[in-house]
Amino acid sequence: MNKNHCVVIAIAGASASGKSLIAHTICNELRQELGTDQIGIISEDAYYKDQSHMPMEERVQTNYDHPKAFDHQLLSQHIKSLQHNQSVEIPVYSYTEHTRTDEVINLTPKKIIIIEGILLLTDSTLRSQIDASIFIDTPLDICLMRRLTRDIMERGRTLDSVMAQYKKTVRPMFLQFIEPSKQHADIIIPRGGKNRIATDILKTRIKYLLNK
Ligand SMILES: Nc1ncnc2c1ncn2[C@@H]1O[C@H](COP(=O)(O)OP(=O)(O)O)[C@@H](O)[C@H]1O
Ligand SMILES: Nc1ccn([C@@H]2O[C@H](COP(=O)(O)O)[C@@H](O)[C@H]2O)c(=O)n1
Repeated sequence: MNKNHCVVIAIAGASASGKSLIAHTICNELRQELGTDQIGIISEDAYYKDQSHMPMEERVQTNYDHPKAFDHQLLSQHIKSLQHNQSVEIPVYSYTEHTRTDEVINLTPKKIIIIEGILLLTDSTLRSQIDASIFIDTPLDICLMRRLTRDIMERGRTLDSVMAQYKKTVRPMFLQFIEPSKQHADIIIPRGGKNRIATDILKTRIKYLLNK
């Protein structure tokens, strides 16, 4: 298999730090400006392990902020396929069911692939496949406020469940795994998804890569 010039950009950082917002802002603005469909986005969350064999009471107990919760091997295989010009079928994850759905999304090869997720930079195999890595460095209290709103509005959670999960796993795993993975980033972006200067710098770099 011949490797083509698919550039893989990783955006990591705490939950609700703004990873998804910055990835989609860059992608949408470049699609509008350049009329190109040569940029694809993959969320690490799509690679949470399937738990359909487990009862719901067990699924809610899973530590979703530990690297073991993810099938990073499948993500790595998919990156490899895209880099070799092959389409992949990305799982569709349900935060309310805490498992994969029966659906998949077909992603065709792109010139630029942006992957966003909390634990991307903790995995040495993934790191070796990534061409540029970005860490969104938003203060944890801001992330918690954003997560509370998002999880209650969009992920079917209660205030109490978000707070309990934050205390039990989200914060400790951030300190144990995510924060130390910042050392592997090429660029650290303060504040998050609405940092306009950082967004423009990344767009400029991606435009350069698209024209290469
Ligand atoms: N700079 C920002 N200012 C205000 N709200 C933001 C900002 N960045 C992200 N958000 C909001 O916070 C929530 C989490 O952002 P998101 O990009 O989904 O985070 P992540 O992908 O890191 O989990 C979303 O509702 C998003 O719209
Ligand atoms: N069933 C699940 C799966 C994941 N989570 C939380 O999602 C966070 C990662 O996604 P972001 O979009 O916020 O980066 C992670 O912190 C998990 O705790 C969940 O609550 N339930």
